[in-house]
Amino acid sequence: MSSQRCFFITFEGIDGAGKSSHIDALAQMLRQQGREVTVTREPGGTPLAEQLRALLLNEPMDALTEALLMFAARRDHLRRVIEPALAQGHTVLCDRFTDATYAYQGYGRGFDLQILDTLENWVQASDALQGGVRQPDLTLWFDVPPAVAAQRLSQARTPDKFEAMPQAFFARVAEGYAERQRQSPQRFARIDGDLPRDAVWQQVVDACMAHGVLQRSSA
Ligand SMILES: Nc1ncnc2c1ncn2[C@@H]1O[C@H](COP(=O)(O)OP(=O)(O)O)[C@@H](O)[C@H]1O
Ligand SMILES: Cc1cn([C@H]2C[C@H](O)[C@@H](COP(=O)(O)OP(=O)(O)O)O2)c(=O)[nH]c1=O
Repeated sequence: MSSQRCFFITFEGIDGAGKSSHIDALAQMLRQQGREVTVTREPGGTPLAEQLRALLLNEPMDALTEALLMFAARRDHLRRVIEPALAQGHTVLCDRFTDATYAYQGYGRGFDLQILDTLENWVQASDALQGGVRQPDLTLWFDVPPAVAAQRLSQARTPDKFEAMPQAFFARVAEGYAERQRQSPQRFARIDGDLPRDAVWQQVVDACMAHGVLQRSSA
């Protein structure tokens, strides 16, 4: 087990914000600094949650069903992957977590935010925290204008159910992320994603240093 403090770090942003390529790069840098790292994603990260992901990304459903399945996948993921990895001293890098549910199901689809609060408190109750609610230590929020993200995605891949939503949906999702940042400013690091990739990466490194995740020497 590592003697260093381990961190639970999440990556967030609207589709096409450009977060994906930085997750593996950060994992590599952390490993070079001697950390054990678990890289995972939501929805997904366990066999059951990956099956739920396939449904969530492809099947039409109402917003309550969507929120419940997101949290069901999250519960399995927390119990089987995230909590055990943190207990072993790993730093966990997770591509999306509950901020995405607030942003997409809450702000994007207009689902009741108080019900999301209740689900968050139930699902993220952690034995390791004596029943306290597990939250990320750091959330890297890749903020890009919806028009920029749409332009990137149009050149990148066939859209899934969420990626096919109109720009107005992503404007609401972006507002959801901004609101979550206002509620937890210490946990969030806003990354300006509308810059060349190297400049985005430098902000990721700076934010990780500022939160004590990366050490200054080898970054
Ligand atoms: N800083 C950037 N500038 C321009 N294009 C980018 C940048 N970062 C990522 N991209 C491109 O945008 C698309 C979406 O990036 P991706 O990392 O898959 O986004 P996300 O995981 O946030 O949805 C990809 O084609 C990727 O190559
Ligand atoms: C975790 C989560 C994801 N999502 C959506 C956002 C994304 O459109 C989709 C999958 O996320 P993601 O894996 O980030 O997709 P990609 O790698 O293609 O960018 O699921 C929600 O709507 N709610 C959630 O709680």
